[in-house]
Amino acid sequence: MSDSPKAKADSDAAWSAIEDFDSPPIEALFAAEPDRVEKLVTDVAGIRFDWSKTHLDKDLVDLFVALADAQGLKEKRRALFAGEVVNASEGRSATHVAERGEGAPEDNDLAKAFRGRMRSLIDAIEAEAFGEIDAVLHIGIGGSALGPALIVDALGRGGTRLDLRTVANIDGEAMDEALIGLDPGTTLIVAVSKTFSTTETLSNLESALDWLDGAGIEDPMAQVIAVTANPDKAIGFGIDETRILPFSENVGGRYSLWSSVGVSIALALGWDAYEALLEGAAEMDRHFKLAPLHENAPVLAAFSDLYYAQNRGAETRALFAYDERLRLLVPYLQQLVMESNGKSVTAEGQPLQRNTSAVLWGGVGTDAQHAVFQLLHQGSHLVPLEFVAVTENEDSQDPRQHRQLLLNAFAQGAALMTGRDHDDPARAYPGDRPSATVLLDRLDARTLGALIAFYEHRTFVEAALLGINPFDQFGVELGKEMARAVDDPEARGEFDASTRALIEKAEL
Ligand SMILES: O=P(O)(O)OC[C@H]1O[C@](O)(CO)[C@@H](O)[C@@H]1O
Repeated sequence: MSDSPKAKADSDAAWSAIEDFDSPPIEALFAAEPDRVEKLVTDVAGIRFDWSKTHLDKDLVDLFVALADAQGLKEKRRALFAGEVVNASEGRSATHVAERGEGAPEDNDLAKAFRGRMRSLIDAIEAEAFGEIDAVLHIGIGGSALGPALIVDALGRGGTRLDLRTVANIDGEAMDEALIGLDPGTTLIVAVSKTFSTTETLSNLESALDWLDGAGIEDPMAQVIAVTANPDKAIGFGIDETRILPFSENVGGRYSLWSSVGVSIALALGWDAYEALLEGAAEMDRHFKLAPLHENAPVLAAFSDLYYAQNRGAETRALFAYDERLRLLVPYLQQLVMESNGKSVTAEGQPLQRNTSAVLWGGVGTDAQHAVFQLLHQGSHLVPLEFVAVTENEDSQDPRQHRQLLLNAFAQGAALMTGRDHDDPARAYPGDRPSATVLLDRLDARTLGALIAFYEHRTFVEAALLGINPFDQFGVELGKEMARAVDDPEARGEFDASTRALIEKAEL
């Protein structure tokens, strides 16, 4: 899309039409539209996306399609898959789709070459080139840790080939916990950092090397592999080039689990699982690329997100995984959504004239029903909900419980929508509260890959319609700089009285 006056006028007109739209209650929409479930339910890659219990209807979807046209969504999508510069502020493309073989041919080839290198290193590890290895300590933070942690926690419950531990925080407590029961002689350290300059990761890597050294390991550095888009820095740290797995700097950290960052996934779950993850994501890529906008799962979900954030003043949205295996889904998505779309300027650097992306929060059902659902049913805030559940779970300890889990998820969606009248206002439920349900046939690598790609594309569509760049994250820099400055006695004097007093109190 160009930022020409005409494009801006079209976009403003499309937004105005959406803002003026008066949506009937969801139950009235069900009564008026007999085919509502067919229209707002999409089945893709073994996942059902049911957006029928939201205020989307044909008219509202049409208005958002007009906005998508005005904002050049199709052109932006084409540019993403073609490997063109879509991250203008950093002058980069965003090639996570190429990691799944769905990008531009040269980007797909590069990803394939890096994957080949990763495969060779895994083969070497499995052939005991590093001696006997029974555990991996994965060191990384944010996008360099959340993905592998989610995938292995979700899929590795029946047992993993290696014991995978993840450590992110710059807190010795985190490292102590990660090391419990590990044998320094048989633990491989996987240090993951796109920039290889993140304080937490480098500090944890030094701690891990001290741990190996303290245990009498002759050459601790020989037990380390590095995954990075900045190999020179890793070499500078002392890691041998042959033990470095590079990936493209055009793969954003929060989109990086598909790249060499996934080495810990492949080590823990096996190569076939890692490839199935990529294939599932590629299937979602093709759906996103090819399905008409009004039948496109990530697009419809983004329309709904924007409708509630812009029209109904929803400042948050909540996601509850009705499956313990997906307990790390919310932290993973919080980075994806909030680091991508928590912006206040457009891609052209102009102030964003509307609300930024909603805050995403959530947890696991049914636990959350007994803790936070009171507010969701009766509180004054409107919080659009999303339930994520899995139809089959053959491994569940007790199939009766799995049945109850699903029934609860579905009943909550119905209760939020219908509400209930009561003479006593304290016992009345207003209803007309929107929810979406994402129902996976089963939880395997392929389906999980598709699920995560769905969230990536939904985030991209939201950004496209808001006109922001989802691929930079300058908002994290100031705090990092100030943390360095506050450690410098000379620079400290420049800080405010409260911060200086806290430092004094903690005797730092
Ligand atoms: O992989 P790196 O470069 O260590 O960065 C880790 C994380 O830190 C961030 O840069 C935020 O500070 C994220 O975007 C990123 O995923």
